[in-house]
Amino acid sequence: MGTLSVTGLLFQSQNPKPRIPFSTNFTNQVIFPNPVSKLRLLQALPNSSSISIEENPGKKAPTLREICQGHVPEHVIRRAEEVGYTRPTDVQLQALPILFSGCDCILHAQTGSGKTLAYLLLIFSVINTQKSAVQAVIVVPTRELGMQVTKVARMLAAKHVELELEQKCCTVMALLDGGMLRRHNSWLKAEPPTIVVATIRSLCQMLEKQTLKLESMRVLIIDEVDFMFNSSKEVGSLRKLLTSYSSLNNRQTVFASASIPQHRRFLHDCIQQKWTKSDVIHVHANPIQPMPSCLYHRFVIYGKNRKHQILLSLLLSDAPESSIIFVGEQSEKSKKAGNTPSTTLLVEFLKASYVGCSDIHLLEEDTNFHLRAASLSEVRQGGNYILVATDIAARGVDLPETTHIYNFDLPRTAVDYLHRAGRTGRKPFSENKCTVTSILLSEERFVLKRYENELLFNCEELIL
Ligand SMILES: Nc1ncnc2c1ncn2[C@@H]1O[C@H](COP(=O)(O)OP(=O)(O)OP(=O)(O)O)[C@@H](O)[C@H]1O
Repeated sequence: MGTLSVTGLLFQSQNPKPRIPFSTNFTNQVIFPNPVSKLRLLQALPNSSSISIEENPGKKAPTLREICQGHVPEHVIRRAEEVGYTRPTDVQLQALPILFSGCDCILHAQTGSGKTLAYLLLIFSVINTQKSAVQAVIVVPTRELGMQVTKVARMLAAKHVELELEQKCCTVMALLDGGMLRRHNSWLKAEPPTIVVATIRSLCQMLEKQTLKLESMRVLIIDEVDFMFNSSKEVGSLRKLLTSYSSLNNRQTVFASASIPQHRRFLHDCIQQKWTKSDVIHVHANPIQPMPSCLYHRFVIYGKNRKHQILLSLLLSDAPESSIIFVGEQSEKSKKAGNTPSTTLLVEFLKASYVGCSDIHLLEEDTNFHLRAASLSEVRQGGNYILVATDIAARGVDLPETTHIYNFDLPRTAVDYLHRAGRTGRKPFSENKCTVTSILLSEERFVLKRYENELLFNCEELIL
């Protein structure tokens, strides 16, 4: 198995075709499962003769437009530029030429690094809007993430005033748990959408009813793939989706996540189980730094029965612009006993004692879908919020204004820590520091230490 690193992409001024200089430093990795895949990528990429396998330090990186031109329709590039996507992030820089070459791909890059835009640009490069069929499916673990991805996809697909005449319509359907599946049924019967963003459960319901047909699917994206494979409820349906509905050779399959534990094993499984073609490529951006460098990690030890007070003192001294406070899920036993969830108790406590912010919201699984949507849409309206949430908000949710994360309860695993922490530091080119604070008992210190070792970061003690 060859391991190469992509350090940058170059464009020659008269010829807007990508050159990929590979190098052997270890900041960014592209892992080819076999020499054939590397060869295939080199052959498939335009102007492949100009690909060099040496370092190219200090060369100017191309713009997003330069990378996308010739692949992505002009109106999509313009829409992207209008919302400020002009410079590619690391993962976009590395992955887009590979994705445009037709390879299956595992996108493995830090939280907030722009994986969504990378796979959406691939979709727009592949779909044929003349054709009336579902051509791309994006599978997401939660309704919240689904709504967010749908919004970005619709924003990119929107008609551009100047290019309206030459632009064909591309529709994006959100098929998410808690949605109005009956309405979707009529929509699907009338005219299939081009892109479907779905949770696996809702997707399977539609497939069973045979109202949704995926035979023309050209791109299949599985977002937060490690989470999906870890969810015992969904893994069977996910495996079935990956091995059915469209032939592997007609489909490009992309897996995305900031955490893919045992990624070599996963790469092997992808090929063995025929979820991907055998020359699938693992793009691993920043492997030696699993979390964004703009994060500052600290912890506070609390004495028994003083946890709420400690949180209050932290909020008063930090005066955070916008923050998320993560609380552990209520146990089944506690639910059965009829106890009030600690999330609700915390919201009540903060409303009664913290005057620094009047916009305090709650996001947890057991709240109904409409209240969950309302909470998120209210915090999206601007800064200065506190969101008290369980781990439902830890995966994929993009609230770029968040400056502070508080782990009121320690996350259960290092991967959970990584995703919670990654809800901040989500402005790709910003230098601003964001803070992640864990509140723990002295006997829990070793747990956090384990996460530090696993995720290669340092946590400083804060004495209040
Ligand atoms: N090229 C770009 N220029 C500026 N901002 C960008 C660019 N690409 C993405 N972003 C912004 O970066 C933020 C994070 O992007 P995104 O949600 O895709 O991250 P992600 O890699 O999927 O993270 P996670 O693993 O947490 O889901 C978003 O607010 C998005 O608008």
